[in-house]
Amino acid sequence: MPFLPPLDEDIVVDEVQSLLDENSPDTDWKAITQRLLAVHEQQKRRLDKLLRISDGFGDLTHVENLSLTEQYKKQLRRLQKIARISDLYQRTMVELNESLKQAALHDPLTGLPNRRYMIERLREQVAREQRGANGFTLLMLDIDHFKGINDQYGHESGDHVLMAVATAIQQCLREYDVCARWGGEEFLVFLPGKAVVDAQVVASRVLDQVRRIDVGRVLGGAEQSLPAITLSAGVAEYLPKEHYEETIKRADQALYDAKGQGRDRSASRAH
Ligand SMILES: Nc1nc2c(ncn2[C@@H]2O[C@H](COP(=O)(O)OP(=O)(O)OP(=O)(O)O)[C@@H](O)[C@H]2O)c(=O)[nH]1
Repeated sequence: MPFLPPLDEDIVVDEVQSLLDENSPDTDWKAITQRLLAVHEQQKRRLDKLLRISDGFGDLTHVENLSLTEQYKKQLRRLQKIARISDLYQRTMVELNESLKQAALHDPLTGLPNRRYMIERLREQVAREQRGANGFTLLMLDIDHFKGINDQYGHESGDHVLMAVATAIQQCLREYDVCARWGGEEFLVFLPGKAVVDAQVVASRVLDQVRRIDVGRVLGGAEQSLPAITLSAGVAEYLPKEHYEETIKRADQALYDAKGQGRDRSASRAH
């Protein structure tokens, strides 16, 4: 194809519009029509180029046999198809991104937020505390003698117990409290704006709810006289200006106290 210098499309459109003006002087219809056709060719070549870039697999050679209007319509249809595919692709990427984010911040077994999520939440909260928020309290919860459940009933049964405990804990929390799976059989609960006394009430509600878990059903009804599942809890309140790791450490020490005092109970550490 011979090289054609690009036409200024706006000028050509102005020329065509002037044809429609009743008062326009005699116009060179033929020259303007030729330029109009050239503009059409120019746009078609651009469309061709765009299609080649966006649809490498599309075969455009056969369109040469079609009339100009048919070629144009065909190219437009192909572009519409590409736009739809691109839209679908983008939506898929957004959904994939969402599920990756969900997977990165949640525990696959219980569906609870994971340790990473909780750390991010605590960082944000400590920043809020520095701007005068109302404080928060942490509950460190740990299933008692969980190794025994695994050893006696198998790891899969242990997993079912973990899921049942996660559900029981969540049943006792408000929507703005957060329970994360902190480690193997450990859960960390974040209670915003809670005084220790209130947190202890939440802890005893959680301990009660876990005791009520129907162990026979969770373990597949295989055994009759199963001991109840119990938790121990450590409670610690965030102290102004401290690092959240300090609060976690106190909650952990309080949990250790509760275990030492016989398990199935909560203890707290003020300092
Ligand atoms: N089934 C199952 N077991 C797990 C998982 N993660 C950790 N564990 C088990 O949890 C058990 C934890 O045992 P220990 O740390 O000895 O604690 P414990 O037996 O609960 O004893 P106390 O905490 O002192 O009451 C180990 O047997 C781990 O293998 C898990 O995802 N699934």
